[in-house]
Amino acid sequence: MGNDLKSVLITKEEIDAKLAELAGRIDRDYQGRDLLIVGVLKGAVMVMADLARAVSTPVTMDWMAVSSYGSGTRSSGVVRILKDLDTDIAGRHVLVVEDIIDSGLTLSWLLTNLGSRGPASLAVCTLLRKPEAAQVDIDVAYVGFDIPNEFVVGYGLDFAEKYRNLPFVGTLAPHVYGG
Ligand SMILES: O=P(O)(O)OC[C@H]1O[C@H](OP(=O)(O)OP(=O)(O)O)[C@H](O)[C@@H]1O
Ligand code: HPA
Ligand SMILES: [Mg+2]
Repeated sequence: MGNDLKSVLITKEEIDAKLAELAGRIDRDYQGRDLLIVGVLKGAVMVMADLARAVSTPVTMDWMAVSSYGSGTRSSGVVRILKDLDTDIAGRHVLVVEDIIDSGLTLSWLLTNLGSRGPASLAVCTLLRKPEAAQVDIDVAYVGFDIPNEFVVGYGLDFAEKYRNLPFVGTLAPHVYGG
């Protein structure tokens, strides 16, 4: 496993510290409100689990599964709902939690979809964002790290379903791509 990685981009300690900081902001912003956090499967599982435990605000949690990447490293732009929410979000304060905003196509589609369901508010928290890869402009309230335009894995992020369980975010060695 170690040989497959080119470098560690963000350590576990840096992730923990950043999530604590974001959780503090979320606690202040949603004080006295009923907050529903929505994790986007599967990539956001780690961020959801750690962020939910870092906030003091009582939250309820729900999940959506959408996929635009399949097994490749490029977004197809075609988003499919694999699993919808169990919750009716009309009138609810909704915070969508993502592992990464790359092209932005997945989230852009998701925000339009969720926005049409009449939430009281709709905001986004993402651990990672690639500003150079953005194909659409998305207003993101909570961003952990802006990162270079390189394919990353770990902490929920996969390459062909592997590496999601790494406790840090790293970049892949070229031979892993099949080169
Ligand atoms: O900004 P974009 O270019 O749209 O890319 C970001 C999305 O792609 C990844 O999900 P993926 O579709 O690979 O599914 P997964 O979470 O199950 O890995 C990631 O978790 C984001 O949801
Ligand atoms: O850099 C990435 N790594 C893993 N999954 C992804 N989905 C979008 N961008 C990425
Ligand atoms: Mg993926």
